[in-house]
Amino acid sequence: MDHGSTVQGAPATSLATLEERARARPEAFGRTSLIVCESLVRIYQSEGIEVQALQGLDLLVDEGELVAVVGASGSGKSTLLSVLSGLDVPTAGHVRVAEWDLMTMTARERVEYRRSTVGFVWQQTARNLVPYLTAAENVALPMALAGRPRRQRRTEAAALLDVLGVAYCADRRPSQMSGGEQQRVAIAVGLANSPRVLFADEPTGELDTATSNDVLEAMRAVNRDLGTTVVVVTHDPSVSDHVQRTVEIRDGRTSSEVLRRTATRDDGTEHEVAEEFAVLDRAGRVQLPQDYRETLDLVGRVRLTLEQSHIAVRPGDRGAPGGEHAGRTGRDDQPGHGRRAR
Ligand SMILES: Nc1ncnc2c1ncn2[C@@H]1O[C@H](COP(=O)(O)OP(=O)(O)OP(=O)(O)O)[C@@H](O)[C@H]1O
Repeated sequence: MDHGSTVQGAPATSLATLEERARARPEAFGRTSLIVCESLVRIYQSEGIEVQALQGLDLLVDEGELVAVVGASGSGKSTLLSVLSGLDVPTAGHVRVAEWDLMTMTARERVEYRRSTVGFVWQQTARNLVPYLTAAENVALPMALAGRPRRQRRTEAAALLDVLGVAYCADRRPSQMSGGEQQRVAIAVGLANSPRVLFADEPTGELDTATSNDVLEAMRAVNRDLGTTVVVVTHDPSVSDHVQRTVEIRDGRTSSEVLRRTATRDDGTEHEVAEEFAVLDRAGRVQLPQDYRETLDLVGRVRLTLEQSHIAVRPGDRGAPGGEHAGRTGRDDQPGHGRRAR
């Protein structure tokens, strides 16, 4: 067989080249990202009922990003965080953080991953801090478990408390600190062994608005000053005011993203611009926001038309034989899924 021959003037592609491309493909998605979730599925069995908590979730986070993951209760946020923190293994898909493949890690590797690569801040302050240790001792504890010398522990714990703006709490126990102070100390604990990523699960869930803002600003400082990648999971959409990128999860999939950037007006002054995008997943699926669907009464089948610069989505034909969902996708009058390419 001549694998190098050309077909109708097309350039020759050898079998070896095709094989090389096929091998390279699985790595192509998120090759340069720090966190890669690809088609993640997590199914729970509960009393004989199957719950699909993650339904083919794709997510990429680059090194140095500060990302919020938001979503309604039950959308799959905690499940995603359990997977990323190495506490849970997905039913299917691919998940990698730095060089760690979280699907195939051994128990020993899991412990090492949790100790060296990731740090955590949980919603419940009691889960973050040991009540009978001072703030400085709490921060030094993970360093001691990693075998670092006492003197280094003391200076680095002090430096971290300083970055988080709670140096004055160094000698206080958790009960002698406010909720916001406790969470800022908890961030310092999460950063004790210089992780690549800090995961925070509803870190402001038990705080009032003003204190929440302080804690979120502290996370921003950590990201900016220490360069740590930060992923905050929360049901609070206002968190997007504090981060460059907010990913929304709906029904176990990433559905939309809000990106914030600084824009310059004609007069040279700067202002923040937030833009919302729908997420196109790797299979080409997009979730239409519920309010759009309701406004146009989009149910079941819809008509797609390819216009010059966009794709139009219209209600399907309700009157066609076959009932309510018997609309066409525009294939009948225009070949190729209603394409109207010009
Ligand atoms: N251990 C479990 N067994 C059975 N079902 C589960 C389990 N954990 C989560 N689920 C289900 O999976 C879905 C996603 O749950 P998850 O906790 O990830 O959502 P969430 O977005 O974090 O919600 P919340 O904001 O309320 O914490 C829900 O329907 C939940 O009931």
